[in-house]
Amino acid sequence: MDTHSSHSHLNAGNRSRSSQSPSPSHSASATSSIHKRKLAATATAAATTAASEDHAPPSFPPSSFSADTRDGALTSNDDLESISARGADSDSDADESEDAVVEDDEEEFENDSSMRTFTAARLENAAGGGGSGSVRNTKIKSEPLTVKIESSDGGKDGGPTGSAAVGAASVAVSSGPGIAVKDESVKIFTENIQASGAYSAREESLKREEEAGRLKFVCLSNDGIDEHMVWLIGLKNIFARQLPNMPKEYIVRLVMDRSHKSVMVIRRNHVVGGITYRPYISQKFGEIAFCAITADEQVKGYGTRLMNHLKQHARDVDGLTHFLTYADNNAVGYFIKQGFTKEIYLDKDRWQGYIKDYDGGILMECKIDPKLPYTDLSTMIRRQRQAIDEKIRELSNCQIVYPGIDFQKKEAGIPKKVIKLEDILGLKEAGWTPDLFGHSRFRALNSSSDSATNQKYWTTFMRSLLKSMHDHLDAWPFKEPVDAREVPDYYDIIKDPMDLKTMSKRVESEQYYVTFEMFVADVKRMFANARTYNSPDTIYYKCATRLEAHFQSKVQAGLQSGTKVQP
Ligand SMILES: CC(=O)SCCNC(=O)CCNC(=O)[C@H](O)C(C)(C)COP(=O)(O)OP(=O)(O)OC[C@H]1O[C@@H](n2cnc3c(N)ncnc32)[C@H](O)[C@@H]1OP(=O)(O)O
Repeated sequence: MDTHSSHSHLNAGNRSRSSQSPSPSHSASATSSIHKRKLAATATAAATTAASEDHAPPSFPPSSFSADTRDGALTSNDDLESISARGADSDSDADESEDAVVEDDEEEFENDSSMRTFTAARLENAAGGGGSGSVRNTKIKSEPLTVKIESSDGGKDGGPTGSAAVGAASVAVSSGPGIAVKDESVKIFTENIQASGAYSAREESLKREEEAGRLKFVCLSNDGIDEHMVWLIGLKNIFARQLPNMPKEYIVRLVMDRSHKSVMVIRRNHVVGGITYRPYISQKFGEIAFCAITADEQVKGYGTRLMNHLKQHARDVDGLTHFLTYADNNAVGYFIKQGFTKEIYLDKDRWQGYIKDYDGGILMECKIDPKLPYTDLSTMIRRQRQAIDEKIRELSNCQIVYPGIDFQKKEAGIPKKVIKLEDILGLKEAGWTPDLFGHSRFRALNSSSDSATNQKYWTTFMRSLLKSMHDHLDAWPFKEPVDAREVPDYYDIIKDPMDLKTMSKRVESEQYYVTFEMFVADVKRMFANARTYNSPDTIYYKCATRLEAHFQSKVQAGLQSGTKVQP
């Protein structure tokens, strides 16, 4: 036993235990030694691959969005005023008139130069889209909300900047999943499959809401239709609230700009949130200008579903392959979860000059997959999960759970009753056979010896090793378990204690040590504990080192002689 006080001035006498008095040859040093606790850290560590199948969806119906305002023109100020006059979505800032919004904004951002730059950049872009031609290779030197275009190389993106303003933006209501799960495919799947992760659960629940008609996703732009304008104003108000660093005038101009489109979540005729983006059709990418969900509906999955609808629409209707956005620092995490990266892989020629650099955010990119059923990812994930589960069940019985084994133990970790391996439910079914037992049992003395002979030999060997250690002069600290009353913090430090008496019980049970290695591991643990708790200058540490050397020599001699061990 490796006794070892946590009290730095506690001597061996204070720790005396009747069964463990130091031998005379050690008592002097034991009594005088100051046991400094050595807080050596000990740690253990424990350590799926899942096959996946190609579940590319079958032919995929185009997005249910039909809006396409790729040739829209910038909304005039008259338009904005008339929109303001109509009022806003009651769910958001219904009381804010547009004029008031603009006034607030001007005051608020008067001295913010970085925002000025950004604002100017965005506005210039919008202005370009409104009919002034290209924005490519333009440089901005601007005052707040005033854009000076120094040069232009002519319209590169004919679509949004073209002169023909397609005023009427169309509207479409998302009609549900892009991929249908066939009934028969569901049937083959087992019932107790793990339902889904949080992502799928949220997506499925929102999809059900859509199917029940309680929720809809629309894509539209400024088309003058009253209901749409009310929704756009509602969205504008959400952006104004959720993007406080963004000038409100700028928000309203982009949301109402006919070259921009907005995908919105509508619940009970109220806007819950949305994404305003500008598709650059000729360049096949879109720039997300704003993205927000109303405050009390965030982190419920709307943002994800919205993005999925956006991707599906942008791919199937606009023909886009990528999205770019300047993400606010605090929204980078959300965009990463939507598949955006900070690395921009899109060829610079396709986007440079179309969107402007600015300091207020991080440019991020998302590649739109040509096949993924974005509005029904949860079904795809569920089907893949089910297919993998089916495959695993074909290959194994791991889904069968048997009743547990009664592992009640007596003292020293010895089982109360002997459990035969054959009696362990599921073991044979998992492929176990009695001959597999050999590798973990005591090594055979020779090829002719039976297992009873082997076991007898090893038990005798372990017994003799224990006796040899027990009789050694340095054994006194290790004969009994450490008494926590004498060494109060011992078990705080040593989580896996060991001593000669416990090992002796384990040997005599003839059940515990099913391999000789287990016995050696206990011995090593006992000495390691002594060296962990005690510092090298202590008697305990030294006893451990000497007794361990003695043990090793005895093991070596015993193994070499093959049959008997001299204590
Ligand atoms: C270009 C721009 O407009 S940048 C500005 C973006 N907008 C904002 O920052 C406005 C304030 N925030 C919001 O309006 C919303 O929180 C949004 C739009 C960012 C996200 O919409 P939500 O409906 O909340 O997202 P949703 O519930 O789908 O969450 C998707 C995941 O993103 C995480 N997430 C949501 N917002 C953030 C965030 N700001 N930062 C890090 N992670 C986020 C969620 O925890 C969730 O993670 P999980 O799937 O591991 O559980």
